[in-house]
Amino acid sequence: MTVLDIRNLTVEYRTPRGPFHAVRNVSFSLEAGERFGLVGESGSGKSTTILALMRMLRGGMITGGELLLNGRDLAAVPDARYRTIRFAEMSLVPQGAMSSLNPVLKIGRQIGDIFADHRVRHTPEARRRIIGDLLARVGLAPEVQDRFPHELSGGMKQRVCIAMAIALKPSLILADEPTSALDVMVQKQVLATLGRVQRELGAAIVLIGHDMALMAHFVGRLGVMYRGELVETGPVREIFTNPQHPYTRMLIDSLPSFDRLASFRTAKRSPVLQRGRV
Ligand SMILES: Nc1ncnc2c1ncn2[C@@H]1O[C@H](COP(=O)(O)OP(=O)(O)OP(=O)(O)O)[C@@H](O)[C@H]1O
Repeated sequence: MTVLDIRNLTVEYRTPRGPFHAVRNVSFSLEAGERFGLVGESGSGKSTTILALMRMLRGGMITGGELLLNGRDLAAVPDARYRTIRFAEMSLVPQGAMSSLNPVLKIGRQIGDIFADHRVRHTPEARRRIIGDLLARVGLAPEVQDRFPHELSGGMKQRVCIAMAIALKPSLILADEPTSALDVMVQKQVLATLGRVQRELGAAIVLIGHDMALMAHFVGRLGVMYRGELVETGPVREIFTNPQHPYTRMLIDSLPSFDRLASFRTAKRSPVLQRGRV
């Protein structure tokens, strides 16, 4: 079943020098449970693409194309109803947990607000248990709900964001460089957690990143963005063995040879990974 179908998405930002096309004619689709990676240099339009989907563009607007989520045309959804789609049907794991968590509210309250916003009713005891279970699923102690964000490490905060993203069991998770602010070991652990919960949920995921090696281990299919356009898409193995666009070749060539080999081997050996379900 097709979860997401983006057709010819075009996004413009208003700038003092006139409209700027940050995304032009981008098309790709995702099946249920699939993992798709969007790579590209800084400013190539990766974040703009998923912010457009979430209807969270600041200073920008969609000027062309269609966005279909589970077969529904998102353009037809009024702003007021869009709130019910976020978290319930698609959710965003943001780049910096720091800026997305409210510093003055305890973690439990912030997760609880998602249920409250979507009118999911629980007794206080049930809600505490459900939030505790959710935290446990992302590798955190249930008691983390009684803490404030500043009492948690960067990795823990990012895990909280993952817990929030899966709270209402969406069919699509959008993750914008969810681990870029973390050190390498924590990065791998948090990404592994994201992968596990995504698989358990059967949700499709769009992972944004610029680390080709990390991406190759996580996703089944890659899309390469360059100056607002999606210049190449395909299974990881194909992209690595037969890159078509000069920018893709450059991305692969810039990997240390060990990473290149390891990425290629993983993609080659694992038929499961090629289907994006690891
Ligand atoms: N609010 C805005 N107003 C004007 N231009 C913007 C705005 N937000 C982004 N842009 C421009 O749109 C282009 C695409 O930005 P975007 O953040 O989508 O890129 P990205 O590929 O996600 O980059 P990064 O990897 O650095 O996050 C860039 O040239 C950026 O400067």
